[in-house]
Amino acid sequence: MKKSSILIAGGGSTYTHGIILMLLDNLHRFPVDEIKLYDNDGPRQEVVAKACEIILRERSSGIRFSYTTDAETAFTGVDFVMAHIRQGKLPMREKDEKIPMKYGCVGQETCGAGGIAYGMRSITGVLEIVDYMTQYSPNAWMLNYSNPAAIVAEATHRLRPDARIYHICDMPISIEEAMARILDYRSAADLETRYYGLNHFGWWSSVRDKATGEDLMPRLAAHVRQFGYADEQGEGKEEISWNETFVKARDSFALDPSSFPNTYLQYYLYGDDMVAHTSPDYSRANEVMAGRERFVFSECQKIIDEGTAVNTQLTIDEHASYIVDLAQAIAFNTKRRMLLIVPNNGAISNFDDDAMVEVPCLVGSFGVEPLTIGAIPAFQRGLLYQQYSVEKLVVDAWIEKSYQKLWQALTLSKTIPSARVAKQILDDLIEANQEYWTVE
Ligand SMILES: NC(=O)c1ccc[n+]([C@@H]2O[C@H](COP(=O)([O-])OP(=O)(O)OC[C@H]3O[C@@H](n4cnc5c(N)ncnc54)[C@H](O)[C@@H]3O)[C@@H](O)[C@H]2O)c1
Ligand SMILES: O=P(O)(O)OC[C@H]1O[C@H](O[C@H]2[C@H](O)[C@@H](O)[C@@H](O)O[C@@H]2CO)[C@H](O)[C@@H](O)[C@@H]1O
Ligand SMILES: [Mn+2]
Repeated sequence: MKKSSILIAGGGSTYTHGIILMLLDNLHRFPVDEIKLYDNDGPRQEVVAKACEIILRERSSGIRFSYTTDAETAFTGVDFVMAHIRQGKLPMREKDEKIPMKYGCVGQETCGAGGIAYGMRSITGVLEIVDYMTQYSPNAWMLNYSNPAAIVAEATHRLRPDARIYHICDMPISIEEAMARILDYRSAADLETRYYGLNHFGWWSSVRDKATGEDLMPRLAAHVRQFGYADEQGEGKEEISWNETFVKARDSFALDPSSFPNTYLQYYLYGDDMVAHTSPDYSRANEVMAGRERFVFSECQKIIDEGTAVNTQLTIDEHASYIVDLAQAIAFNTKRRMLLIVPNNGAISNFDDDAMVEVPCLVGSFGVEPLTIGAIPAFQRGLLYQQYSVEKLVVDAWIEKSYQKLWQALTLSKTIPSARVAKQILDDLIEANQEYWTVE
């Protein structure tokens, strides 16, 4: 089998080690002969890279490893770019989350005003690495995880229509694993589902037993109605905020018991509850800084200090297997059925062809084939049009550096009550993001 050369863009990410461990765990189905890391923050990346170098030395046979901040060195001679950059890193995420909260609005990484500000930063960063890949490895594929995936996907579709890039998200995978647990299946691999929407803004319209075709929606509905995606003890996710999110899914489900909601819909359907239950002084970004980021970097430093990863607590990341599935499908034409964010082109028959929608696709070496979803209900269609219009206006605002368009995008968001509040938030976000984007 052909061996692939992998570049991880955003090498200093808290997920880099998880992807590398997942690649090592899957060499039988996706052989790799080189892994490179690239980041625009050398010192940050170096901590992760030096630890990963030791892991690879101890656990792999012959995989070449290097890391760099030089784009040409990084992007030359690669087959896949696995991209998970965070433009502005967690300190900017903290501002994305806290500024809207000052005005009583949802403050979140990828949703509402925070997601819009993050999207304005990310478009610049992702276009930059897409252009590097096209310049130095024109036949490579970019598997993009960088958020906010909906806005990034809309921007690359419009501004780099020929780019070899797929956008993916692990939230549906995570929820489908919860569905499998609820239904007493071994894993989500035993389910066959149909899902549609925008990234972080979608619904399941079908959940079946993959082997028998049995409709599992009635059984699932009986549980979700009471417990959401948590178990009957209200448990399911390690971290409290994630567990609350999984429980809250029952309230989004109540709006339409014929479809199962993505957990992110809580921010749009119950923004008031989200604001009431979020501290304006300690947001999710603070939890991640104190949690995942501190853990990963201390574990990396320990590996470096000890000169070995034998005792490390670092493990494979849940979402990394998805990345390997996708890379394998492209490399070996497996026609794997996966959720991707792709141009609608009629998959959802009563929605814009040009929208970047998250739907099941058959993935092979010669492109992807989205499955047809057909017409969606009026409730979901209305919500999707509003959100899709927000995301298009953000890309318009980035292209035109337009204050007006960004104000319209914020005003149109379901998470913001009025144009006056939208303007207050916008002016604060402009101040906070001067280093990354400007509008006139
Ligand atoms: N698609 C999904 O479902 C999914 C799941 C998890 C995380 N993510 C996304 O993955 C990304 C990484 O998450 P994290 O928490 O590990 O972030 P992180 O802040 O820990 O790491 C991000 C890295 O990207 C680097 N970076 C930022 N801008 C860059 C640029 N222009 N060029 C090169 N490197 C750049 C930073 O220096 C940093 O080292 C985020 O965008 C996050 O939202 C997406
Ligand atoms: O608040 P964070 O940084 O922990 O998570 C934000 C990301 O949340 C989703 O990814 C989750 C995944 O769904 C969850 O089950 C677990 O694997 O953690 C992942 C990352 O923390 C979402 O899909 C991403 O887009 C968010 O960035
Ligand atoms: Mn996601």
